[in-house]
Amino acid sequence: MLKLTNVSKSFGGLKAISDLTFEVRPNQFFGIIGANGAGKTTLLNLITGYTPPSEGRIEFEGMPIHGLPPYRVAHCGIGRTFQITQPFAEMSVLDNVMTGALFSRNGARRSLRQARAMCDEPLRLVGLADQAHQLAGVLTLGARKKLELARVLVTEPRLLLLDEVMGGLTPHEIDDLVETLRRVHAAGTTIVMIEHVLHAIMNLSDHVFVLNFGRELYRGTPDDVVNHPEVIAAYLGKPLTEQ
Ligand SMILES: Nc1ncnc2c1ncn2[C@@H]1O[C@H](COP(=O)(O)OP(=O)(O)OP(=O)(O)O)[C@@H](O)[C@H]1O
Repeated sequence: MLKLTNVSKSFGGLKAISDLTFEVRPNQFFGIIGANGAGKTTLLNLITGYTPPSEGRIEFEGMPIHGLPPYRVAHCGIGRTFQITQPFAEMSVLDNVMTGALFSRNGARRSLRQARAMCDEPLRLVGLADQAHQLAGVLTLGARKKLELARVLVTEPRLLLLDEVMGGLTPHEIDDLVETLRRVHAAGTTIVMIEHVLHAIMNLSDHVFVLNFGRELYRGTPDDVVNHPEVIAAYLGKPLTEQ
């Protein structure tokens, strides 16, 4: 579905991403982990067109997407969230999600009524249907993360990229968001997730890719990854069972 071939990205003399090759298959829940500065956000920016690769190919459903601007990548069916959520605080939850429906592909051709109708399912999936008429500015951080998710889901992405959605959440909010993402994935969206909250990413992912200084360190099932000596040495510090 998403295929990267020999992708590299340099910022001046710094090689933030070095020669990455991997493929995400339809319906996968693909986790990406790595220490601060390993290149995770740069990798998402490369896939979503926020920054062009210095070398290599990125294909989505067989079409080259490297070099396309972000809105064209989004129109291909790739949605993403950002580390910092930025809802329109003075607007309701529902109106925030409607902006996603109105400004996505074909959005200009939709009536307000059509855009409104498209919001029901994303709001239900993320568990915000009961708060649809609340102002976004009064939501807890956990609810704001769900709103960001709903605003992307209303664009009907086939591939969803999540950039550290669990950051700053309480343990209860993390468990709740894990269940939400499980529902989103079960509803048919392929997911690539970058995350530092290990138990969340290990619980959700069927495949985990480990980045270290912009290079592939290891890839495998969550069990393989957490027990691999190089991953323990470079990222975990000690085995998960001892943390
Ligand atoms: N626009 C840029 N210009 C110059 N250097 C950059 C730029 N963006 C990222 N970098 C550098 O590239 C490297 C990878 O950064 P990146 O933000 O992708 O890491 P990360 O794994 O997402 O880190 P974190 O977990 O802290 O978010 C870092 O050394 C960073 O300073």
